[in-house]
Amino acid sequence: MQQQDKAFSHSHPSTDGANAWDQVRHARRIVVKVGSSLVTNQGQGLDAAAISEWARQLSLIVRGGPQGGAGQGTDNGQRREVIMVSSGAIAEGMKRMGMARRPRELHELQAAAAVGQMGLVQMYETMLRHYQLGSAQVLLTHADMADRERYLNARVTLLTLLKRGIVPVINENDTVVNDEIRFGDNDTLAALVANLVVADLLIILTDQNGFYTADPRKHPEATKVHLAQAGDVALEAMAGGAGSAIGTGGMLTKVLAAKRAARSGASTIIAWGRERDILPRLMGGEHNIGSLLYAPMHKLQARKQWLADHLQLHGAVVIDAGAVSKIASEGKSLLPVGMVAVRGAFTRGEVIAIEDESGRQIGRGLANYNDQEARKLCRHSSDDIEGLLGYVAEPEMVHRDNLVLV
Ligand SMILES: Nc1ncnc2c1ncn2[C@@H]1O[C@H](COP(=O)(O)OP(=O)(O)O)[C@@H](O)[C@H]1O
Ligand SMILES: N[C@@H](CCC(=O)OP(=O)(O)O)C(=O)O
Repeated sequence: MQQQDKAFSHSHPSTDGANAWDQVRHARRIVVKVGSSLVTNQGQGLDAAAISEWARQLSLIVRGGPQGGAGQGTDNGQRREVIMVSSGAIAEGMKRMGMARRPRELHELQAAAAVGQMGLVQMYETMLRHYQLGSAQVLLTHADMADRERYLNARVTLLTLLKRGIVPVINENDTVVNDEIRFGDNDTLAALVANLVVADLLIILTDQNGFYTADPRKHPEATKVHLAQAGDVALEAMAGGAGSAIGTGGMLTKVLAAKRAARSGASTIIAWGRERDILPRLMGGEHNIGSLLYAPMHKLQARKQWLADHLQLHGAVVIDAGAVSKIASEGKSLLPVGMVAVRGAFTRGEVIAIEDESGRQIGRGLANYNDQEARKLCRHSSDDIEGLLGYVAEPEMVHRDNLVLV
């Protein structure tokens, strides 16, 4: 079917994907996912050399360089923010617990993950520190993302870490869930994280050079799909299951992850994690490595769509003319100081309407505070939040990333 280095063309006009690689080069917030099949030594324990190598590459791209690339340069060597989503806990736990084969019982897998996670984060911490990068462990589940309040909590924590230049190292919280272990779904988790932080790019590193027209282990004639639109159903038919004993999701979870990441405007690259200098080369704009599944919608448009899907309004805040101009003309967040009244009952994380003083709806967004707290915050500076509520969730009532104008 498609040849390597040729655009995957039958269902997407090239104009859509024409500047997709250029957008990769300009990506500033990136989620990198490393799969079990890659992070382990033949499924037994972690591959320290590989993790050290990714740490080195992460340090290069975080500091803004495409040093391994063709010298094309990024925009002004600006820093990038990177989140690592890494599997490997079960494989490391199996080694530490002397299990020769992947256990069948879910509770055994969960126990192995709990043991192995210690080694996994320890290794990332050591390797990243060697390259002068701070790291943090974050364990999440799909359910955490579905719950609005936890969603906002996870989001603000991750953004705080990123702002401080720290690399969050995320895995599933395998102790409390088992669906993910069964379906091997760190790919979905990585996409959910990309949605959560509104990433520009998701890079899924795996044990194949990219996404092929069929599983290359079973179909040697398969060719690499160089460029395709995320969400194209044709991709799902080409994706097979995991080819190795240690990997779980195979390519289907990866193309579905790309589709999900695209919902918040992030494109996805699927590439071989052991390719020399893979991360700086991708960020340097090299086109011939990996498969790019580009997001058809830009971030802003995607965000509007996302909020449109969550339109059930739970209340409203009324804002003054100054705040209307800040959010409507300048694209700023809504701060408590601009709020004059609050209507209805809502909790943190629910969608509220934002109205001007004549009752006209200006926008909608996710509330950072519940209605009772919001009432206390009206007309106050963000510096007063702690005094008024006894804590500060966020300085804004609605962050601009979670706000759309109507
Ligand atoms: N269309 C495809 N293109 C490439 N690889 C495929 C495809 N379909 C299935 N695979 C298989 O998916 C495997 C990668 O998935 P998996 O083992 O779950 O990796 P990871 O642990 O990185 O998530 C590959 O080794 C390959 O055998
Ligand atoms: N959270 C578990 C399972 C991860 C997982 O689903 O693996 P994969 O889809 O192969 O990246 C672990 O760290 O081993």
